[in-house]
Amino acid sequence: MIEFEDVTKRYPDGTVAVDNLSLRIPSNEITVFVGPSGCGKTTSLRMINRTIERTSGTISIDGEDINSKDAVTLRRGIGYVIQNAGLFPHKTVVENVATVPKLLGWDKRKAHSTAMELLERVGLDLKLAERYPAQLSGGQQQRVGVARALAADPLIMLMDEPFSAVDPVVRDQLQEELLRLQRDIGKTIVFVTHDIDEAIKLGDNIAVLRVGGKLAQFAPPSELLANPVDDFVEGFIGKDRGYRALTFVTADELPLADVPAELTVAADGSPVGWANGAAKLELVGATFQRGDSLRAALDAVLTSPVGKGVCVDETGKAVGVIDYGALTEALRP
Ligand SMILES: Nc1ncnc2c1ncn2[C@@H]1O[C@H](COP(=O)(O)OP(=O)(O)OP(=O)(O)O)[C@@H](O)[C@H]1O
Repeated sequence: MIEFEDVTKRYPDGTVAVDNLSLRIPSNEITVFVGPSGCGKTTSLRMINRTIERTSGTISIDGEDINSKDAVTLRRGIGYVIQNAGLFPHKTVVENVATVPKLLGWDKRKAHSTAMELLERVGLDLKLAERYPAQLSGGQQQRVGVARALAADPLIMLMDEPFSAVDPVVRDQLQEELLRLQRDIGKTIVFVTHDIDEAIKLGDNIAVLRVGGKLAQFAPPSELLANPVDDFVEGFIGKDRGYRALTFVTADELPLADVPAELTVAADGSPVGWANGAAKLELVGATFQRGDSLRAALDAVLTSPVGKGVCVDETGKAVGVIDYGALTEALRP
């Protein structure tokens, strides 16, 4: 656990970037700092690896004050990923990733093979390993940045807007990859973003900060969406929070109706289309499964030509349908 106790950062010009912040960041989970520009997210993050020194208060990792060891030793145990990856331009991709292991005194061959394994793990095509960073796309560079941060197998990873500079499609892929990776590695990740959608997607916990580095709310995303503590948090989450909250409820309990005769299915039971009059068949639209979210079920209803969402099992066989009326009834709190 990383614990902030009454932490304040006052810059030399008098700016109070973080004011009396107290917060407990659980181990082996993703905690996201989110908030408007200038609210002190980056300052808070960088105080953890002491690239910014706090003015007062205490930060501890698993009960040990981070000031009890020297800053360089502390930083070697903490991975750090920033926007635009911050790679060394004159080192190849694999050399970038092997940098910290080499600093730690690993032999060259082991550092190299570990770097290659990590590049594979973050989903980089290994043909790119001998290229220089400038010869990679932004998304590929970010993957290398994540691999480099993981190279010394740190318990903690700090990520400062790592995916902000890439286009939305690549960003989405990088987010998915990070979640997949985290399922394997279970690091304590502290992630800074100004994007509430990114926070909701990635965070096990979200710390919403207001300007002055004051904690407005600390909660899992579902709790934040269901019970924002005040107008500031509610405004920051956005007006469509009810719709977003559907992501956190599964379709397990939805009352499905039997598959009706108008739904044409193939020999294997998968839905083909809705019969509409004579011989005309309209395509089904999106389908959902029991384990999916209510958001997926709503999407299936909204994209259906007849207002009925088709639920399928894991083999793709249609097992039931739900119409708009039954769905909205089920959505009522
Ligand atoms: N070196 C510095 N000297 C003086 N003030 C600073 C310094 N660095 C940051 N600040 C100020 O501290 C406040 C918090 O900055 P910080 O970068 O932590 O915010 P942030 O939430 O990460 O912002 P953004 O989302 O825009 O990156 C801001 O008012 C900023 O202008």
